[in-house]
Amino acid sequence: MKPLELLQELRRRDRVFPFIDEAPPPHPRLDTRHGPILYVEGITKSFDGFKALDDLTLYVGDGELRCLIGPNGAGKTTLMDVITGKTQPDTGHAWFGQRLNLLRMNEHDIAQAGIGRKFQKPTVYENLTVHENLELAMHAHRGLMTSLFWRLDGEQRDRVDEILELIGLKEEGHRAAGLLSHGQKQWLEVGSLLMQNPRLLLVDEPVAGMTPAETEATAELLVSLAGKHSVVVVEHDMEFVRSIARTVTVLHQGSVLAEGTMDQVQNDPKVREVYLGEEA
Ligand SMILES: Nc1ncnc2c1ncn2[C@@H]1O[C@H](COP(=O)(O)OP(=O)(O)OP(=O)(O)O)[C@@H](O)[C@H]1O
Repeated sequence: MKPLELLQELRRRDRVFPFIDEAPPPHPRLDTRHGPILYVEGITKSFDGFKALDDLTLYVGDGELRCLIGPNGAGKTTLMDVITGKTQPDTGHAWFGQRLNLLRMNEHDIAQAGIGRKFQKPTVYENLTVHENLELAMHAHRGLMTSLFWRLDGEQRDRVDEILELIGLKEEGHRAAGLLSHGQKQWLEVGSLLMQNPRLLLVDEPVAGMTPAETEATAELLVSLAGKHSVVVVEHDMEFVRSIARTVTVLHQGSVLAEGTMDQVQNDPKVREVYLGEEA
């Protein structure tokens, strides 16, 4: 690195964690001693010259429930794609804890390391029961047929029951997943992710298409996951975000526009201008 570049690099004020430039140790394990579970620094991703992410820096604390909002095209999905290894950025760093360099891992390894992603559209096995869906998720790495004939031990049965209770589907365990309501399918999918015990859950628009009662139950579920898991929720429904959010990050044109409590970001003139077209 040339002396000028080195000086510029050292002067970056958004660079808080110096270990980010270090090579990973030979046997990386998730390490959150410094607090954050997710470090995203200076990420840029262009598509045909258009910057979907533009020098984006974001940290998520271990056990935190973070909401990510922003107008259409702000870069939310692209950010999730980078974190989960679906998209390789042009520049920047992305670390899971302080030892796992996400940009050197593929999608499968990232999932194995403990990052689970829930897409907007629920993808459950409609012809299997709720219980079987969760069993399958527990043995996902074994393949469909092996998983279906795999006998659960007592501890694993307890785990399925625990998740059924958590996602509010205890009474539905023996129903075909295809018969569940839209909201219940979403919870089942969250439950399937939880069977793999992820440390970080990325959840895309969880309440789209839900009834008010389902939305409320989803808020309770996500809030109850925080602490044990870290959760990043991408959502357009502001009322829902307000009901669950501790810290909200607002993305705009591929960068962080504002971060703080819901009140802080809603009263931020920059945010108001972007959302409401108001003069700052
Ligand atoms: N594969 C791609 N090729 C070209 N452009 C892309 C690609 N993926 C994303 N973009 C563009 O990057 C920008 C950011 O898109 P992204 O989907 O990340 O935004 P978003 O915040 O998730 O939006 P929404 O809330 O509508 O889902 C958009 O202008 C989009 O058109």
